[in-house]
Amino acid sequence: VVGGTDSVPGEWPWQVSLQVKLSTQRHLCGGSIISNQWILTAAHCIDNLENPNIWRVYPGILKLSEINEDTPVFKVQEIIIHPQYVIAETGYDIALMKLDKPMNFTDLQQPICLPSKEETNTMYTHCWVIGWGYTKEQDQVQDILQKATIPLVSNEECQTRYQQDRIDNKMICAGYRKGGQDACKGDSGGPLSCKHEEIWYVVGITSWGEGCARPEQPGVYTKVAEYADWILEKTM
Ligand SMILES: COC(=O)Nc1ccc2c(c1)CCCCCCC[C@H](NC(=O)/C=C/c1cc(Cl)ccc1-n1cnnn1)c1nc-2c(Cl)[nH]1
Repeated sequence: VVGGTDSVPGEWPWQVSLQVKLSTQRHLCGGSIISNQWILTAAHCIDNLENPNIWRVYPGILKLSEINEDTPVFKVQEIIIHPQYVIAETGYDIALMKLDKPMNFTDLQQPICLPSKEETNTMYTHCWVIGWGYTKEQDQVQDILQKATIPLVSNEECQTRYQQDRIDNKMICAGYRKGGQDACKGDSGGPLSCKHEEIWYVVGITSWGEGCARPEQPGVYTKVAEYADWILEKTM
């Protein structure tokens, strides 16, 4: 996250670090807890990593340095990628991971609500991007989970900022005209979390953008409300 600040324990209990264990293990993407056995993330995180057995899911952590052999970790039983996904820029950038066993909810790990498809026109005014990603375009993964509040941008304005791409109604954009705060490398798959009438919703999934926090280049997120039926069909 560019232009963010450190989160505090329990502030984003639905945020997970999705890690891959090959010869070494490392953070790859963010994800959101949406039930005791399902994680919501971006399909592009799974590119060429479709084998569920290489993934490790870490809930309830604030610092990546907290992770060691004794840290509670979940394995992945199943990965479901949206069938129409090709690349992030053309949308359908959404995937589900089924944990190998149900998770116990605590103050530090619990689910975020899914927006219902009727809420596709709710104007969210209190949205946050969260992640352990870079704080500038050439950087490294951060130890402490970062947070930044970002205003939503209309799809019309977002389309004018991305003339080479089609910003469709299953995408949602967020950013400041002057830039300065945004998601960045390592944040993708994580939630754009918005508080509405005292309840938090995963309104977006961090997907793509032209650089990080550049003026007039908002972040593009998968609009989760548009996939409510798909998520329920796959997870119920
Ligand atoms: C020590 O461990 C590490 O360093 N891990 C580790 C650290 C970092 C990465 C990996 C591993 C690779 C993940 C591959 C799949 C994911 C590949 C794409 C992914 N994109 C993003 O996270 C955000 C994109 C993004 C999203 C919005 Cl909304 C706005 C602007 C954005 N950016 C535009 N330019 N940069 N960001 C990414 N993630 C990383 C890179 Cl490198 N790029």
